[in-house]
Amino acid sequence: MTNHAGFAAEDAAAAAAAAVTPPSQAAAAAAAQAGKHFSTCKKAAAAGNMDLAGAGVTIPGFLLDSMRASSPRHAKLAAGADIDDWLEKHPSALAWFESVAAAANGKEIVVFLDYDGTLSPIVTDPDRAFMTDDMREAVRGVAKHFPTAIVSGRSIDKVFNFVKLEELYYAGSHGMDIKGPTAAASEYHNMKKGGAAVTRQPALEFLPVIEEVYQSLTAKMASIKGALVENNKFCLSVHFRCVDESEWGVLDAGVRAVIEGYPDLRLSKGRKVLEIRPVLDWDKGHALQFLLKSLGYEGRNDVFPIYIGDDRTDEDAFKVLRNMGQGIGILVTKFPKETTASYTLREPSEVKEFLRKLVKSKSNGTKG
Ligand SMILES: O=P(O)(O)OC[C@H]1O[C@H](O[C@H]2O[C@H](CO)[C@@H](O)[C@H](O)[C@H]2O)[C@H](O)[C@@H](O)[C@@H]1O
Repeated sequence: MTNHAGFAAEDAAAAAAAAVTPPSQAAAAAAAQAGKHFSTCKKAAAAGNMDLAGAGVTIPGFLLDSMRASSPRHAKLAAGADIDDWLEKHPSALAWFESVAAAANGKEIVVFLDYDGTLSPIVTDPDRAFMTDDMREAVRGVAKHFPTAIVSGRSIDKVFNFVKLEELYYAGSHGMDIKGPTAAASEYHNMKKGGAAVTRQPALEFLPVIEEVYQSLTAKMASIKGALVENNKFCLSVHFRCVDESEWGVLDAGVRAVIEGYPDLRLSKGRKVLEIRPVLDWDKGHALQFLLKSLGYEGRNDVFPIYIGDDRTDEDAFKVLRNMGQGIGILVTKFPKETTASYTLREPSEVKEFLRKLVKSKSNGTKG
C-alpha cells in the first residue's frame, strides 16, 4: 500500500501551485467550480494555506501524520529510496508505450479505469467532477476494441452519471457493487449467447448499517463548515477538502466517534477524504479478479489487463496484477510515491492520450 506521505503530496503540491496562480485566474476558476457550500475551500486555497505541516498545526489523531505528510517538504519515499531510482522503476506509460504494446502483443487486452483523478481531474466539489467529452470519446474508443471497466469508490449510479457509457462494466463502491453492460450493449461476455448478467454485491448485508451511519455522520458533520458526507451506497466518504485545517481534528474525532459504535466498519484515508466501508475481504483487486473471471479469462495466460488509477485503493488492483504476473498497473501521479504499479501517467490528459494510443495500436496488430 502507498504510504500516507507519498499519497498526500500531490494534493498539497496542487494547493501550493494554486497559491502561485495569478489571482484573477484563480478566482475565476474557483468561482466557476465552487458552489456556496465551498466558499471555505476557495478561501483556504486562495490563501495557499493548505500546507498544514508548513503552518505548524498540530492535531491529535490518525489524520495528523497524513496531514503533516501533505507538505511537499515532508513528502518522501520509503527510507533509502531515491527519485531517479523510482522514475526508472515506474516509467511513463506514454514514453514507454512501445514496450507496453510489445508486452501486450498476441494477448487480449482488458482495460480497468478508476474515475476520480484518472478520467476526471480532482476538483473541490465532488458533484462536479465531470469528465470531458474528449475523454468520454477516448473511453468509448477503447471499449469498442477491448472489454473496459470503470472501478470507482463512488456508487455505480453516480459514476455512471459522469461516464454515461452503457457498453462498460462498472464496479462502484470500491468494487463492492459490480454490474456488467446491458445485453444490447454487451460485446464481450456471453450474455448475447444467453449467459447470465454480470453482477456482484458482496456487501449487501451492510446496506442498512451504511445508511444508518450516513445519517449519523451527516448530523455530526453539519456543524463543520465545508464538510461533506457522500453516500456511495456500500461505503461513505467524508470530504474535508473544503474544511479549514483548524477544524480537521474536530472532523477526525467526530468521524471516529460515530464509527466506534460499528466494529464492522473501517476507516481509511483517500485524497482529502475519509472513507468508511465494511470490514470485508473485498476491494478493487477482488473486483478486477471477478471481472476477469466473468469475461472468461480466469487461468488464461493470453490476457493482458491494464489497470489505471491514482488512489491508494487502486493499489489493491495493482497488487493483484503484480501477483498474477500479467498485464500492467499504471499509477496516475505527478509525484513519486510508493506503489505496486509498473508505470505512471501524470494526469488525466495523459490517460486520454494513452487510451488513444492503445486504440491505434490495435489497428497496428495487437490482438484484443
Ligand atoms: O475510486 P475513485 O473513482 O477515484 O473515487 C475515490 C473518491 O473520489 C471522489 O473524491 C475525490 O474526488 C473529488 C472530485 O474531484 C474530490 O473533491 C475529493 O477531494 C477526492 O477525494 C469521490 O467524491 C469519493 O466519494 C470517492 O470515494
